[in-house]
Amino acid sequence: MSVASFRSSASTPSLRSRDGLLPAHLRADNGANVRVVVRVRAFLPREIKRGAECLISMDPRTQRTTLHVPNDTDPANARSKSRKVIEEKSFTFDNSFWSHDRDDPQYATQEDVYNSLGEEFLDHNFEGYHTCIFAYGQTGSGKSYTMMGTPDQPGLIPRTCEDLFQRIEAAQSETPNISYHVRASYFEVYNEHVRDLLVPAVPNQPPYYLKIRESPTEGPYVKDLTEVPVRSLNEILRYMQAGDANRTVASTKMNDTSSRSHAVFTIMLKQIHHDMETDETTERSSRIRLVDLAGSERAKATEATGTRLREGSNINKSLTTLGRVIAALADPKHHHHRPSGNRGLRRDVVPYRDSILTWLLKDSLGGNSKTAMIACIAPSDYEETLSTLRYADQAKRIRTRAVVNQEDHVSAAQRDAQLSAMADEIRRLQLSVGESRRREARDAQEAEDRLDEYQAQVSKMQRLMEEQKLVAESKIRSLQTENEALRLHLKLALDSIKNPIPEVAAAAAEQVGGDAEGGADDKENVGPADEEGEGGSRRDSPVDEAYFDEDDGYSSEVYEEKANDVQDYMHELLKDLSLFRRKIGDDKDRFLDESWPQPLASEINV
Ligand SMILES: Nc1ncnc2c1ncn2[C@@H]1O[C@H](COP(=O)(O)OP(=O)(O)OP(=O)(O)O)[C@@H](O)[C@H]1O
Repeated sequence: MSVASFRSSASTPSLRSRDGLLPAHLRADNGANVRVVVRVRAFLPREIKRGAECLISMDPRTQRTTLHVPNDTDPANARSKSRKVIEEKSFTFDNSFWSHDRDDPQYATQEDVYNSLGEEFLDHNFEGYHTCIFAYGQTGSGKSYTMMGTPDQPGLIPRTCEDLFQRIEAAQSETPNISYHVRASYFEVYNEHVRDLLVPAVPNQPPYYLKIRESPTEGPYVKDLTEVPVRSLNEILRYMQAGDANRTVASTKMNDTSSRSHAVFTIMLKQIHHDMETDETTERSSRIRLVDLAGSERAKATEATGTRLREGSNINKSLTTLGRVIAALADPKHHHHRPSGNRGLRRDVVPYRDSILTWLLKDSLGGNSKTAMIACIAPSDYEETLSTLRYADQAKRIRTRAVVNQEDHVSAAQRDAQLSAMADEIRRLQLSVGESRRREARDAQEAEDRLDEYQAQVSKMQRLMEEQKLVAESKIRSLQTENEALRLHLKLALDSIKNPIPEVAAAAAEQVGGDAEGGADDKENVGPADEEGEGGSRRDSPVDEAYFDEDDGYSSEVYEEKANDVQDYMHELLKDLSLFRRKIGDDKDRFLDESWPQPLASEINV
């Protein structure tokens, strides 16, 4: 299983890059607008059959997209003709991808879309920013094709995965000091229910829905959502495909259509840089959210622009609410700075909590995230395309404030303290869960909350321990590399003591070679060493330099002195080696320490 190969010109910013050195409060961007791009697809066979006309044109120079007035021949646009005003409309977006006509030199391939959007967003992830890319558009406009693609034409999600692991591999071969921890989850929101796509549906059983919780530090999250650690591209592609298959099977079984469900694929990337000298770590975490939204045609154009709201159970609530959230966030009033003392007085007017999708994407839409919207449009549907373009035009005005999620200079002792504090907290919660149980269902909600908190802490600790393991692995890798280098150094030094190269013989050999190659007339190639003439000394190698005596070749006195130097140097190397050995020993002890809190396996099933 592999993704069609593509060339990425991006580099992996190091954890010590410019951003990482700035104090935390300076690591926020000053707010950036949601990046909005539009993509038009090719005709489908049924459109060709009915003689549909293409109503879209795009100017690659200005990135302007124009929606033209349909003629009378296409019955699909008859309804739009009955509108009072029907006119040509133009919008400018950050990118306009022309994927309508393959023979056109402007045709935007899957690779083009990745290169101009996905790659940059992955750069941001390595810098420590959360990102979100979501595809919006009516059913059949190309959302799934853009996000997931086909085996021959992989879309943004598999390309992001491939680039991610390519970059990780490249970075790891460059330095052993950074360890990477990748986790993935995949869920869908259907009719205001969340389903875990990484858990196979059980035949003849009703689907299992997950709950949403909000943590003061992490924001809204899906409780009990499967988050799998992934170590390779193949592994993540397998999860992605399994999730997709799960989605399809489940929907046919429920006689559902995919266009009414929103699929959210999330990758969590953690980079831990370990400084060998100080034994401190710097950690960057970022979240990559890739969202394939439900078909938008059920939310009416008027709702999308926020002018007339129509709510009802028959409408996809999450999509309708998304329209209202976008309208609220795009409203200039939302950007007015509130006086700091006044926070409590005005209620937040953005209705995130009115639907599951907007609640879960709260951060991506209006908070700590760099966000992009891909508006997918069909080539010959005036009404729906106008609605999508207006929606997209509104999204352009949304500003988010992304910050680099980084923890600096965490010492080994701090990491240990963090773990043992967490273990204490888990024990405390365990007791209080037991206590609530004894008090029976007197306060069931309280007991449930405690249990949630307890479980969340346990999984956090589990993650921390996994990360600790990765840091230890990276330390061992660094030490091995260093050890290898020292060994080589030592070997070279010993060899040069045992077998000093006689300088005269070497010089004579070179002289013969030089005459044969260049000849005496070749004056242009005469270098400073050659200018010293026959028998002139060359000081290319420090080893030669160390034992060569100007007057009478090798002097035993100088030899002895240099041998002592080399011996001292070797002692230093050996000292370093034993220091490294001690460091590994310490780490090993810490991990094998019997007294280390191990509540996970035994205590998780309270
Ligand atoms: N850029 C494109 N080039 C070629 N074919 C495309 C392109 N975009 C979409 N298609 C084709 O159009 C059809 C509909 O696309 P797709 O399934 O991606 O739509 P969708 O918006 O995800 O629909 P739904 O809302 O039902 O999930 C598919 O057959 C797909 O292969």
